[in-house]
This record gives sequence, structure tokens and C-alpha cells, in this order.
Amino acid sequence: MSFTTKICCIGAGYVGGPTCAVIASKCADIKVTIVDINQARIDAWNSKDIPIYEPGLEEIVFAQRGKNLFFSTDVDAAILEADLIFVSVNTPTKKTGMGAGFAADLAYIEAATRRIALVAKSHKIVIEKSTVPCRTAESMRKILDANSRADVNFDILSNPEFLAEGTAIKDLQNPDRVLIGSMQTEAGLKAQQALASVYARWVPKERIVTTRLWSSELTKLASNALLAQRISSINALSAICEATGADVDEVSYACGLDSRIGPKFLKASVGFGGSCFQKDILNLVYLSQSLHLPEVADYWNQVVLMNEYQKRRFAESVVRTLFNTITNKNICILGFAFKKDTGDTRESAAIAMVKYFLKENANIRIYDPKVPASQMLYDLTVEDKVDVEQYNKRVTVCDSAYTAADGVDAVIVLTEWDEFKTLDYKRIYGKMNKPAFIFDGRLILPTAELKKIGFQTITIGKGDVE
Ligand SMILES: NC(=O)c1ccc[n+]([C@@H]2O[C@H](COP(=O)([O-])OP(=O)(O)OC[C@H]3O[C@@H](n4cnc5c(N)ncnc54)[C@H](O)[C@@H]3O)[C@@H](O)[C@H]2O)c1
Ligand SMILES: O=c1ccn([C@@H]2O[C@H](COP(=O)(O)OP(=O)(O)O[C@H]3O[C@H](CO)[C@@H](O)[C@H](O)[C@H]3O)[C@@H](O)[C@H]2O)c(=O)[nH]1
Repeated sequence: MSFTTKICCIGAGYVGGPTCAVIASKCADIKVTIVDINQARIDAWNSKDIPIYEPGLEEIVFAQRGKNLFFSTDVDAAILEADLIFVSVNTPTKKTGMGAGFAADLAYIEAATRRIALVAKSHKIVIEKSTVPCRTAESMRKILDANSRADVNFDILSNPEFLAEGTAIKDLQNPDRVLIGSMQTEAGLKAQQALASVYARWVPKERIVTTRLWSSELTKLASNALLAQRISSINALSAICEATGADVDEVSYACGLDSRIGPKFLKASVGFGGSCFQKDILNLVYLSQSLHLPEVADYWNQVVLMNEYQKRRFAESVVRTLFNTITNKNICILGFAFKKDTGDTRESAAIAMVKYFLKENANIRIYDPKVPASQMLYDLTVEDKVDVEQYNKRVTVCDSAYTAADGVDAVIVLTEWDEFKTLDYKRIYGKMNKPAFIFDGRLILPTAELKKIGFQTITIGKGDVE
């Protein structure tokens, strides 16, 4: 079949995979090739066990793969034939060097950009899909111009991705908005329209927003900062609720009814996780510092500090409640992913919790419906984390909530998986040491029912944390 347009996506991760799979499913006449330097990841995309769990994703990949959707490690071939190139590589927080702990590591963006410059033999529209600091497109332009053939030119667009994990396919098929930033030149605006026309196949025109390049780049950081700020705000209020006897769910509901505030992202929790919020706020903090705006930097940094406080506060309440010691006690952790409906554990609050409990010499039994044991081992033992000996001695990964709760002193819900709402808690209570404590870090449990069974219940923001 001959295709009208060819798209290459560099980076076959949580964003590149789902985003481009949806483009392929909506545009039969466009050939989409997703490339990555990670052979194992590409092999998985080409197998029956795709590397990412996301509701609805598998169906789309299986329907399009081999027709107009391809996964490959041949990065150069995909660049050569593409009209549009999405750069969707990782941009983690820098661990060492200048800006360590705050700035985004742009090494992967630069490597991908240099590859495009070296390989391209015809005009390309290069699209920043990754989340990047404001004005990254300028650096990309300089790299492209300095390293490409004289007869090849590029247009750079910013097209940040707003999907949330667990609802990625729904978000991509029906986005609140698609944002495309470009230079305000004739060529820039033409490139912007070319990309807009791809999205226009399924996204209503009024939801395709076009802006200047720097506005688009900054909007991505701003959106995540504003969303995370709401969670830190409600979590800060949850501490006041516990100290006063107010109920955070009631406060959140009543505040959210004000149409100026709205109900979303006001669910108190054990703290936000995921690969984006903390990273992107720290990125914004670094940007503010670099621009000599210390008050602005401090303001956004407080959102992250509040999140750390919430995790610490919850972990401490567990130890305090269990009579100030959990040494050799058995603790059941329900949920290890950073939110429900994903197997992703990046920055999951569960990692911090389990590390904390292991330092107190507790035995941990973990169950999560989607996170494999190998991932938990990795998350808890790599880098400055727990040593493998301690892990092997203390941590047991279980294949059901019931096995995980067998013989424990406390059950702690850390991810809001639906199945945790309807477990047979009588059965769980029967197998636990007494008093049987249950901690709800997600405000999803049927507390009144649990109390009747005999549990000691402790819920964030409900005035019953001691
Ligand atoms: N995860 C999300 O929900 C989400 C949502 C919106 C935006 N983002 C942003 O999108 C970007 C990608 O995030 P992700 O979660 O998909 O990351 P990821 O780590 O899952 O995937 C990135 C992929 O890029 C590949 N890669 C790195 N350098 C490469 C190169 N030079 N050539 C080819 N492949 C290369 C890696 O091997 C990896 O497979 C980040 O900037 C992130 O902040 C993520
Ligand atoms: O009221 C809430 C809402 C969320 N969370 C937690 O916040 C974290 C992030 O959740 P969510 O935003 O739903 O998932 P992400 O996949 O991290 O998506 C965010 O980060 C992405 C990457 O940049 C953006 O594209 C999305 O728009 C943005 O929502 C998770 O730990 C949630 O449990 C709460 O504690 N309370």
C-alpha cells in the first residue's frame, strides 16, 4: 500500500507507543514507525506481550501492527523516510552535575536530534513530544542546523503530551486539547498546520490549540505543576482534617462543587507518584532559579516538599499506631503501582513506604495486580536503596491480596485498585494478628463495614490517624 504521509516516532515508551498507535489507528493512510534503541522493548512491542499495560492499547496495537504501524530498532531507516518525526525520548531529572536533582537531563533529546541531523536527506518536521524545559527547541534547531546537509532544512514544533497513565487511550482518542507550538514564521505556521491536519482526523478543530513555541513548552510544565499543586493542597488540608476531626473527602467534595474550583484532582492520598509530576515541577523550579526568580522557585518547590511530607507523615503514623515498633512485624502492602490501571511504578509512593518500613526491620508482603516481582526487586534494591540481602530476608511478593494479608499485623492500601474495594475483608481479618490494623492511603475502603468486622481503621484525612 502507498501511504500519503510517513511518521517516525523516536522512543517506544509510555508516550511514544500509545500516542503513535492511536495515530495509526485513526489514519489508515499514514505509515507510523516507532523506533527505539532498546532491542528488548521493540521485541516486546512486536510480540504478543506488549511492554506496557494500558487499557485498550493491546487491541489497537494488534489491529494496526504490520498494516500501518511498525516497531523497529532501525532508527536511521525510519528517519530517512519520515515526513514528520516525533521525539518522544525520556527526559529524567539529572542525577549528577549542574542542576542535579532539578534540571531535566536532555542527553537523550540531544542524541536523537543529532541522529536526525546526520541521517536526514530531505525536509523534516521535527516534533518535541517529550516534556522539555522552555526553549529546548532553540537548542534542537542549533544542533540540526550545525550537523545536517546544507540542502536539508527542518521545522521544529512543540507538541507536548497530556495523557495520563491508566487512561492513555481514552485521553488520546478524546483529548481535552492538543497543543501545537511553532515559530511564527511562514514555514513554522505551515508545519504547525501539517501536524494539526493529522490530529484533525479525530480531534474537533476547536480543541487543537496553536501557540508560539515557548508558550507550548511552558504550558506542559505549567499544567503538571497546577495539577500536582491541587493534590498537595488537598493533602496539606488532610493533615488539618486529622488534627481537627474534619473529613477530607467532605471538604474536597464541598470545595469542588464551586465551579471555579471544580472536583478533579482533589483526592487526598498518600502522595502523588508517577514519572512526571515531581520531575516536571523540579524542572520548573530549576528554570525559575536559572531566570533569577527565587520566590517563584520556592513557591513551586513547596508542592514537592508537601508531597514528601505526606509520604513521611503516613509512614510515621503506621509505626506510631503499631505501638511505636514494627520490628519483625508483618506488614501487608496492597498496591505498588503509582496509580490504578497501570503497571508503572516510577516514583510510586509504595517504594518510599516499603523502604521506610524495611529500615524499621518489618517483614513486608506485597501484592499488586500488575507489577511483576522483578520490577519490585529493581525498584527497592537499585541505586541507594535497600540491599538485596535485606530484600530477600524481609520482602515477599504475593499473587493475591489474601496471601499477602495472611498472618500480618497491618494491611496498608497504597494504590487505589478497584479490587481492593470489594475484597472479602472478613476472611482477611480472620487470618491477621490482633489488633488488626488497616490503613487506607487512598480513601477507598468501606471503613464502617471494616470497623464492624473488628478492624482498627486509619484513613488519611479522616481524623482517626493517631
Ligand atoms: N509517561 C507519561 O505518562 C508521560 C506523559 C506525558 C509526557 N511524558 C513525557 O514524554 C517523554 C517520554 O516519557 P516516557 O514515559 O514515554 O519514557 P520512557 O522511558 O517510557 O520511553 C522513552 C524511550 O526512549 C528511548 N530512547 C532514549 N533515547 C533514544 C534515542 N536516542 N533513540 C531512540 N530511542 C531512544 C528509550 O530507550 C525509551 O524506550 C518524557 O519527556 C516524559 O516526561 C510522559
Ligand atoms: O486527586 C488526585 C489525583 C491524582 N493523584 C495521584 O497523582 C499521581 C499522578 O496521577 P495522574 O496525573 O492521574 O497520572 P500521570 O500518568 O502521572 O499523569 C500526569 O502526568 C502526565 C505526564 O506528564 C501528564 O501527561 C498528565 O496530564 C498528568 O495527569 C498518581 O500517583 C495519583 O494517584 C492523587 O493523589 N489525587
